[in-house]
Order: sequence, then C-alpha cells, then structure tokens
Amino acid sequence: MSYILETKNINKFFGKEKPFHLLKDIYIGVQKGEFTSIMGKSGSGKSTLLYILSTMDTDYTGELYLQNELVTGKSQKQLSYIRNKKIGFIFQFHYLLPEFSVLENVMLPAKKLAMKSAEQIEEDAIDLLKKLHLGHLVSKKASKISGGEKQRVTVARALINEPMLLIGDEPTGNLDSFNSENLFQLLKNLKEEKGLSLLMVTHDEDLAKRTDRTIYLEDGRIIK
Ligand SMILES: Nc1ncnc2c1ncn2[C@@H]1O[C@H](COP(=O)(O)OP(=O)(O)OP(=O)(O)O)[C@@H](O)[C@H]1O
Repeated sequence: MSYILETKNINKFFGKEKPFHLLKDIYIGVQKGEFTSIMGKSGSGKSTLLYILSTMDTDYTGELYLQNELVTGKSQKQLSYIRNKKIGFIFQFHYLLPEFSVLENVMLPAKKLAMKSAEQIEEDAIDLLKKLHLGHLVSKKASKISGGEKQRVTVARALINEPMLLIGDEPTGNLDSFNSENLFQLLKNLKEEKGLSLLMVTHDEDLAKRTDRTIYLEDGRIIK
C-alpha cells in the first residue's frame, strides 16, 4: 500500500529521570485524498502526535514516512525543506501577520521555499485566493478582516506551495458554527477536487463523522 503519510511504531516520552510514556505504538497510514480526523480527550496526546507527524518534533522513537520516504533522522535543514514543500498547516489560531496584507501573508511560505520568482508567486497567490472566493481580500490588512476570513486565508497560505497533505490542529475550534461549516466545506472540496490528504484534530464529533475516518486516541494509544 502506498501512503502519503505513514508511521511505524511511534512512541514518545517526556522527561529524563522518570520518563512519562505519552504516545504508545502509533501506526497510522494516510492515503492520497483521504480526510482523517483525530479525536480524543484533552491530554490524550493529539497535539503531540500532530507535531511529530508534521516533522516539527523529532524527539520520538519509531519511523515516520512521507510519500514512502523515511523522514525520521533527517537534519533540521532537510526537514524544514520537506515540511515547507509537502505539508500545509492550519492551527486553531490563525498566526497571520497582522500588519501584512492578505496577499503578503499567503505569499510568505512560497518566498521561503524560493522555487519561483516573486512575480510568479504573486500571480499564484492571487489565483489561489480567487479560487477560495477570497479575491476581494487580496490587498486588505490581515488585522482588518473577520475571524472566519482569517481562517480561510490561513488555508490559502497553507496551500500556496501545493502540499500533498494538510494538517490542522482544531482549525475550526475558534469559529462559530457558520464559519466552522464554511471552513469544513472548503477542506472537503480540496480533498474532492484536488485529491489533497487531510489530517485534522477536532473536538467536534459531528465534523469527525463527516470525514473518511476517525482515529481515536486514549492515553496516547490509538483505540480505534
Ligand atoms: N513538553 C512537555 N513536557 C511534559 N509533558 C508534556 C509536554 N507537552 C505535553 N505534555 C503532556 O502530554 C499530554 C498530552 O498533551 P497534548 O497537548 O498532546 O494533548 P491533547 O490531546 O492535544 O490535549 P488538548 O485537547 O487539551 O489540546 C498532557 O498531559 C501534557 O501535559
């Protein structure tokens, strides 16, 4: 089976003297175009797991593969490149730069990757914002748009480098039900239209039911 993301026996410990065993024997396989949700009580290890899956936390045992390439053990520089190219992130808080325009915010990850000219990046960012029905916000300052709009702009920012996987840590968590539904539909469309794989932590059982598959974590273990 070919996976976009795969883990083999990931374990995570905190602390040195009396290590606390948080994540236990985690096996996950995410296929292309699959929308996976992760649920579990507070403290069950969801965010810790996402940090590992997104290559930001390298302090674990076991193996992480992205598109069948072993990424565990790679240098920080290699990981930063892989992350920037292959994974888009959406968090509960938008982390947009408030003094920058929407367009500038969306262009930033592409500028960091530096694989296209500034003109091309700008053209692509405008195209992307239009596709996400955010064209009217292009030149607005990020601090001047609504919370729901900010989260949709973070989706555009997450997509600018055309990742194969979008990882979200409660992306709808701070939104009212209208904006939450709006964002969820946007994510579902990306999966259906572009074959994007999505991995999303949520506390919302109703949203989780509408994804392809839900992974339940309990005390750091996948229970179903
Ligand atoms: N750096 C750390 N050192 C020690 N313990 C930690 C550290 N980071 C997290 N933990 C502990 O690991 C456990 C899991 O934390 P994590 O944030 O992954 O849970 P979560 O399921 O995402 O919770 P929530 O739904 O509240 O965000 C918690 O008990 C937390 O206190």
